Amino acid sequence: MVVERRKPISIGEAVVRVLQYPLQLEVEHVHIGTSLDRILAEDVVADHDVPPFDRSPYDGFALRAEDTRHASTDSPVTLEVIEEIGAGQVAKQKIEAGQAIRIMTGAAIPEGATAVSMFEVVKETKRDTKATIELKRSFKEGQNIAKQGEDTEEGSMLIQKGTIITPGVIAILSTFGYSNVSVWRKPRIGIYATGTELLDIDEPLQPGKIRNSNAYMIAAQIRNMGGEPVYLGKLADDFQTCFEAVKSSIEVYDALITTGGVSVGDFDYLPDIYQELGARTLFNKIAMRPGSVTTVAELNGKLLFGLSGNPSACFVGGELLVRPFILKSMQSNPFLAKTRATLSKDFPKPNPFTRLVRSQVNYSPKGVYVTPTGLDKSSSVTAIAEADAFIILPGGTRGFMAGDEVDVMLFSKESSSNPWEV
Ligand SMILES: Nc1nc2c(c(=O)[nH]1)N[C@H]1C(S)=C(S)[C@@H](COP(=O)(O)OP(=O)(O)OC[C@H]3O[C@@H](n4cnc5c(N)ncnc54)[C@H](O)[C@@H]3O)O[C@H]1N2
Ligand code: MOO
Ligand SMILES: [Mg+2]
Repeated sequence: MVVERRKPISIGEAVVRVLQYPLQLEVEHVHIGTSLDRILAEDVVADHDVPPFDRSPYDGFALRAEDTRHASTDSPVTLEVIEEIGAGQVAKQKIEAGQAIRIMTGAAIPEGATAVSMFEVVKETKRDTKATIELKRSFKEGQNIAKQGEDTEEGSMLIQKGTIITPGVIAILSTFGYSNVSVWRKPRIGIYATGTELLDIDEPLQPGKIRNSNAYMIAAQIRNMGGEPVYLGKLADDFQTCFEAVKSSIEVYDALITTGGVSVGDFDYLPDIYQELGARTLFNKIAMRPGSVTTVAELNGKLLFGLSGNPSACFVGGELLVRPFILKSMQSNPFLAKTRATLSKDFPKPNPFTRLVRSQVNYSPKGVYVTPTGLDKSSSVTAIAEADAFIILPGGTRGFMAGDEVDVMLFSKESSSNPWEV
């Protein structure tokens, strides 16, 4: 029997092929209170100035700067306090020469006022029965006035569609009255774990068997990417069972992920299933490790992600291919951000393919360091948990040493710029 020889393509090329099949997602509306982490489906443009009126940044007195022009320690100026306003109130009177209004932080600057003095620099006095203040210093026009529109002006583009809704975005949406927010529908991604060796996670170990960790891991990754994972169960390595499951579920879900069964083993049926379904294989080998056997096929415009069964390889396939596929469909930054860091310990292995080393980034006053976590094998499950980045070691290299500068890809930070060369 001749083992099939697969032609590896670059990671960049694999990403390009996957991105040719974006999901057609509808817009839905959610209450702002449940919008955290959703992806905005409309641009947010300021329809009014912020703040919408000139306001006081301090608790103090609104006054006319010109009235204080000659104020000094030796000759203080006295102003008559004609009214008091708190935030939310609007002064009834206009400030005329020699007058001031007691004003609290956030209150609208009264008509006629051109400056605000803080309580701390004012001496409150009384003249006859009138409340007065004494000022020993002058104020400039506009001093201590938070100007209308100083934060943002009407017409400014504030947030673009595709932005992930963070607490800060929620503050903007609230400011502009979005009680309901337009977000992209979450793509529903079906997930099957294949493998006769798989036990449900609540089952005790048995000889030759292991618990299914991939399904729950990839479901969590999908959730992190803004998708809606639907775990459909585990499948024994049986062609017909897997064929029927893949065929029926790809009709229902926006895309289907399977884990396992994509290599050249006797019970690796996914490649043949794609063929039998009439799906077009976009690639079945990527010049990366782990995850070289990651296979993606397209059927009626929908993608079938055949991720590797090896946990680290499955994780990599999810981050490098499924992530941009989902996020690009929502017009969001699809890639993980790439930066440079200093390798903290030797990594002498050769890298026939681009290697993605599960690693942890440490930010120290001396710089950014990166350390591989756990066993660097495709089969490793423990190396993923501590990792918050991949070190990217280019194919055709070997012998990276502590102190070398390396590329790293951060799990926590999305970017619009494609980190891969095509
Ligand atoms: N002759 C060759 N053998 C292999 C090659 C090759 O090129 N030639 N490639 C190797 C590489 S690289 C990888 S990666 C694996 C990929 O295997 P599959 O994607 O076909 O996955 P399986 O064979 O089904 O399983 C591999 C491994 O992962 C474990 N597994 C599977 N599913 C799960 C799960 N849901 N949770 C946890 N662990 C899982 C499974 O028990 C196997 O140990 O092929 C190499 N072989
Ligand atoms: O596909 Mo395997 O993960 O390259 O090790
Ligand atoms: Mg296999």
